[in-house]
Amino acid sequence: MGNNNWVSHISIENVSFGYHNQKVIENLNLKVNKGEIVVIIGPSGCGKTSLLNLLNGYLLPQSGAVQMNGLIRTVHQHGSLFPWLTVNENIGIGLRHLKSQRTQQKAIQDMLELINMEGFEDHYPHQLSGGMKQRVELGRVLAGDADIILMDEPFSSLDYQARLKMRRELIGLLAKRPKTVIMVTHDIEEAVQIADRILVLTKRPSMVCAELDVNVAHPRHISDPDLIKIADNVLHELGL
Ligand SMILES: Nc1ncnc2c1ncn2[C@@H]1O[C@H](COP(=O)(O)OP(=O)(O)OP(=O)(O)O)[C@@H](O)[C@H]1O
Repeated sequence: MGNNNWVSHISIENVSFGYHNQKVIENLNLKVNKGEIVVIIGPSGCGKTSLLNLLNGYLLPQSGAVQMNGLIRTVHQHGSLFPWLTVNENIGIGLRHLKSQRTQQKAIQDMLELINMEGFEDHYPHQLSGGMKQRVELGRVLAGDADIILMDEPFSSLDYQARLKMRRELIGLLAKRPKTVIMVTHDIEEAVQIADRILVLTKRPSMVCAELDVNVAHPRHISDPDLIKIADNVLHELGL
């Protein structure tokens, strides 16, 4: 596998995929470096979720190669906390690799502090707001031993203010617990605030039609003229 510091963490080479006779992804190429945050944006139904499923192994490419150098976890749109487990136990699920009970408890406590959920450790998911649930969800994947996190519109079910807050929190958490991230979103504002690089996909069959680097320091304010320029470029690539 080689040294992860210089090997691409994720490599997709000439990948094609379709369901039955419908071609969804055609000759897609993508390389993602360790610690990079890549955001994928594209028209509805172009194959973004299918692409994430090719990366996490739920789907197999019909041709080409997918190589993932590390352990992968996925954060879904509507969350996947276990409703019968408390916040503490849900975060603990990601920490089963830690052998001792004490080390596990310490790691859970550290994460509760990072995600600002101290005092809620014994709450069940139904007792939390949407934003809190997403914070626990993020805490669970970030506390765990995954190297690569795939996110499928993780904040789309939240209201606008909660989404703004979560973007900032995600960047803050990743600064403390660096991971390689691929995130799918429909939200161009979210893309420019979070991404190191934005990939714009075409309509089906999907190919990458543009790659835009976002070289703007965090915290990024949505009114930053450089971000507005990149958002305009994304809109242009999407034909909007
Ligand atoms: N299990 C399946 N069987 C057959 N066709 C499927 C299946 N899953 C998705 N598709 C089709 O494949 C295409 C791509 O779907 P996918 O969910 O990957 O797109 P998407 O870009 O994530 O969509 P959206 O932006 O609306 O979330 C769509 O036309 C969809 O109808």
